[in-house]
Amino acid sequence: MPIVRNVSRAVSQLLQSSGCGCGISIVPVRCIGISPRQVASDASFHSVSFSESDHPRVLITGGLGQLGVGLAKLLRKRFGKNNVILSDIRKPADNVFYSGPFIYSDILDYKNLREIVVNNRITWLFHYSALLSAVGEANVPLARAVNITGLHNVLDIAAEHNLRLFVPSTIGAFGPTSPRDPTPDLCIQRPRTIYGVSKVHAELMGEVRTCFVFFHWCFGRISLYYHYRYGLDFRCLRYPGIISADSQPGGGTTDYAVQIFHDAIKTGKFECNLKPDTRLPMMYIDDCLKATLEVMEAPAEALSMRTYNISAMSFTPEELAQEVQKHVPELQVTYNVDAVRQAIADSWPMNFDDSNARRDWGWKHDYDLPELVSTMFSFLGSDSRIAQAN
Ligand SMILES: NC(=O)C1=CN([C@@H]2O[C@H](COP(=O)(O)OP(=O)(O)OC[C@H]3O[C@@H](n4cnc5c(N)ncnc54)[C@H](O)[C@@H]3O)[C@@H](O)[C@H]2O)C=CC1
Ligand SMILES: CC(=O)[C@H](N)C(=O)O
Repeated sequence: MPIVRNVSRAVSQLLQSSGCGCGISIVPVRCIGISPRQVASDASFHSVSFSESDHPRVLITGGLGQLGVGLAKLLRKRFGKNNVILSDIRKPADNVFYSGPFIYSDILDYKNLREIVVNNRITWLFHYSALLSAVGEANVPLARAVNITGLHNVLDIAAEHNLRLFVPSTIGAFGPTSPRDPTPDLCIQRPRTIYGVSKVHAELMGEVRTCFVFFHWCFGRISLYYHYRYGLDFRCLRYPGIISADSQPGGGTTDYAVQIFHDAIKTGKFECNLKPDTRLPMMYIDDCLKATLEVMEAPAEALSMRTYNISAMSFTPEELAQEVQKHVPELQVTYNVDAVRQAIADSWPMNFDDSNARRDWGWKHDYDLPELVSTMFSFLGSDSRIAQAN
């Protein structure tokens, strides 16, 4: 096993150079172990650039939610329709089913997920399955299973098959004791929802699982070494609340910011379940998906971290309503606060500091609040209504 010997040699060299004299233990990994056995010792670990015939083979889990179909569309444009497989446990609508490969996959079924990855020669995995903040609080055992056990399955399979893995995190990974205005990448994270707890767990597991050798005293340095040299290529963005026109949100605290558009057009009345002055970071879906592709394509050496905040705008329901009223002046907004969602929102960041993403891999958003609102209305086809209003 020359590669294993090389690993051992590299480890002992590192240990000597670090001078920490720390103990070693093996991180248990399900099945056949991870990348060191599968990677040539002279392999290049710089970011891969793909030729026409050498695109990544992509699997998206939980792909029928608010974000997955849009992500598939973007990735198919870039890598070819048949190189991007959407999966979920729900039945796809006709237009989704006929737009490219779709497969049933329950992330709690480890063997089935592994079979899909193997049979389809998957190289990149976008792990979107989750229960969001509000539905998670309503069903904690299910949220724990999907968001934590499901993630473990995905991590094991990704490590075993050398996948590049994207797992989204969220503003919900912070809590009331985090600095909220602005919230930096690295700060105290003590969320008070099962959703937030599971996302902090995902952030940490993704980084920790990148190494197969665990050093008690110099963990950070060694894990980074193994990450680049042999390990799982884990990438994670903390998304703000995402606003989209052609897909419905799946039960989160920020859902009001999508619903207001539909109600403005349909009834001209909107009942908001958060207080008018609740400030939260938000983003238009195109920016979110653009960032996701960009961080996956970023050269590994550009990434000084593996989990980044990304940000675009931040507003309150009152501010959003005012902007919406520029398009639908007759919109009436009332407030009927949902105590669970309000408590969650009050513990989340008000503004997100994404300076590391901007510096490391050139993240830049395109949509601020006015562009977001006019884009939503042009997408939802409210032109006639706006004309009437004017
Ligand atoms: N939409 C947003 O505002 C934000 C989303 N995110 C993250 O982005 C990811 C995607 O979010 P959305 O599309 O909005 O979520 P969503 O709730 O709309 O969709 C999640 C999907 O996961 C699927 N799912 C549930 N259990 C499953 C299982 N056992 N196996 C396979 N699939 C299962 C559901 O059927 C659903 O289609 C999630 O991880 C979420 O935490 C993070 C921050 C903001
Ligand atoms: C911000 C999120 O993660 C999501 N939209 C939610 O509100 O739960």
